[in-house]
Amino acid sequence: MEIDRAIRECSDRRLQTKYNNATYVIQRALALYSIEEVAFSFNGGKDSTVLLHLLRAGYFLHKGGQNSANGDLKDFPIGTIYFETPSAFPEINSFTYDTAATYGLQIDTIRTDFKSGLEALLKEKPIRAIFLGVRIGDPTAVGQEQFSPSSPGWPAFMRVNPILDWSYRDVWAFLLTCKVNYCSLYDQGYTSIGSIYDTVPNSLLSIGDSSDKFKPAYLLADGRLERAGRAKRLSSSNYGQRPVDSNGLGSLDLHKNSMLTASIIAVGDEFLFGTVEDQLGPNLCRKLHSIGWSVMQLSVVHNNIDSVAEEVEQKKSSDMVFIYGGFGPLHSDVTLAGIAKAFGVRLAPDEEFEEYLRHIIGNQCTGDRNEMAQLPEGITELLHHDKLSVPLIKCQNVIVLTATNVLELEKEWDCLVELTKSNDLLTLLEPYVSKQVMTNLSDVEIAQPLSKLCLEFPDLHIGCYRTTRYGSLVVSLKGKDQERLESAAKSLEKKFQPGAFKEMN
Ligand SMILES: Cc1cc2nc3c(=O)[nH]c(=O)nc-3n(C[C@H](O)[C@H](O)[C@H](O)COP(=O)(O)O)c2cc1C
Ligand SMILES: Nc1ncnc2c1ncn2[C@@H]1O[C@H](COP(=O)(O)OP(=O)(O)OP(=O)(O)O)[C@@H](O)[C@H]1O
Ligand SMILES: [Mg+2]
Repeated sequence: MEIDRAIRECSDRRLQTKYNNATYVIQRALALYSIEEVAFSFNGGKDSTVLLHLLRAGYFLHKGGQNSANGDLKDFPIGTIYFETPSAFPEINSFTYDTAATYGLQIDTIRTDFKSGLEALLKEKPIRAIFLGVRIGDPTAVGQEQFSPSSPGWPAFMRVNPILDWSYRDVWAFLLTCKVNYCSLYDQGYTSIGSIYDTVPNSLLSIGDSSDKFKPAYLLADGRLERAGRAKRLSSSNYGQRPVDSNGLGSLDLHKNSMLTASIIAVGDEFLFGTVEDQLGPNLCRKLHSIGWSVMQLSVVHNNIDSVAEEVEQKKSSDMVFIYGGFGPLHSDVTLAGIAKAFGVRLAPDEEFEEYLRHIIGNQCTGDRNEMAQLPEGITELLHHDKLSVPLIKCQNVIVLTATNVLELEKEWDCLVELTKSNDLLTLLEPYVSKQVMTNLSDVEIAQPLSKLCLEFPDLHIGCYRTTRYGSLVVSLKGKDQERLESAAKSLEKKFQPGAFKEMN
């Protein structure tokens, strides 16, 4: 069987391991379900092309490695489903049907949406398990395992994901080593293919200045940028499902005056014992205000997985959560494990992150369990910046800052803001401005007029604080419009004798 032979004869140990694991998953599925009970979801994309050949090899191995025609090209008995839409690329359509003809796939073409299509199909056929080319890193992979029951609300079947743990590089190593055909769009710079409306060639592969010439997909050096040619969706909790251009800048003006919230979590027994004073939290609050974000909460938790998990769980409804402390190889460094627990995923070795660690601390990071290079699986994105020796880690809407002091924080923050210019990481809003006035009026004298002021200026945050119990009182006005602050300050002054308030810097 040509695929099995090509892999066994190649010198790529990693690819051999991935192949063995994937064909093992396929053989397990074929042992659990009869051939009529399984189906293959094929759409002509690179991942499903890899899966097609793995299924051919897995079926061959399942049959004892010697089925009659020795892996005959057309010996493929697994029913195949293709959801065809008018918005598919013509190249994808023709590749899908050409491949079906070459390998004898029995294709059921479905022209409705996934869910209702599967409902109808499962009523008609005894299908119990469906093979998918989903990979960790795909937005739909979050929380999935190699065998994952379909989600609640979907018809009942087992999703079987044999290449869940394959990287972008693994996919191309397999297709090139096996010398199999793949859709021609991948040779024109497309690296992940959705519909004609949301997919363009990956600009990281463009040749020179020309905007219409691209290198082939297998030359993309950084697999994490596989989806750079796909239009992004803003998170539905914030803005609905409106697509924006892939640099995300289109969204900036739109959200100038919207409200975005952040929560900050400091992890460290040292803060709670009072041994060390947290300086990063207040600093981060100021930075977030400077880009117009509102900070909802700044909390401190112990170096304990459950404490971190509980806090992240509670705070993850903020638009963004920033967490620092508890990051590294020590027994107390549990922050990433806590985040993984909060999102219900595992910690798994991350090849790319390991590479960075190796550069700065040599091979020590790659002990038996690769502990330092383990990141929450399927929800993690590494944020690179030339000025950072190790990328920042983002797990869904939780950003892990590795800074241990204010200087390091400044550097990480500047990088984050710069990165925002090339992706829609942190939407930059109209910054908060503030005005503070000081008075010797007593709390009792000022209480009622201040309450009235709050009603007059509901768009401003009006707060008061003292630095001594019997000294001056500071009234702090915060908002996004300097003129409104000035009017509020004037209105307050008018309520008292002239000279009752002194402006502070
Ligand atoms: C065979 C098959 C099974 C699927 N099963 C599920 C499922 O159980 N739960 C789910 O949320 N989505 C399921 N999906 C939908 C995918 O997760 C995802 O929404 C789909 O691949 C479309 O991605 P897109 O929205 O980027 O086009 C399934 C899709 C296919 C083709
Ligand atoms: N229209 C479809 N018809 C059938 N299966 C589909 C369809 N869309 C997605 N799938 C299934 O979901 C898997 C993941 O889709 P995804 O788009 O991430 O991968 P791909 O299309 O194979 O490769 P690429 O990432 O390059 O687009 C596919 O491998 C396939 O199993
Ligand atoms: Mg695709």
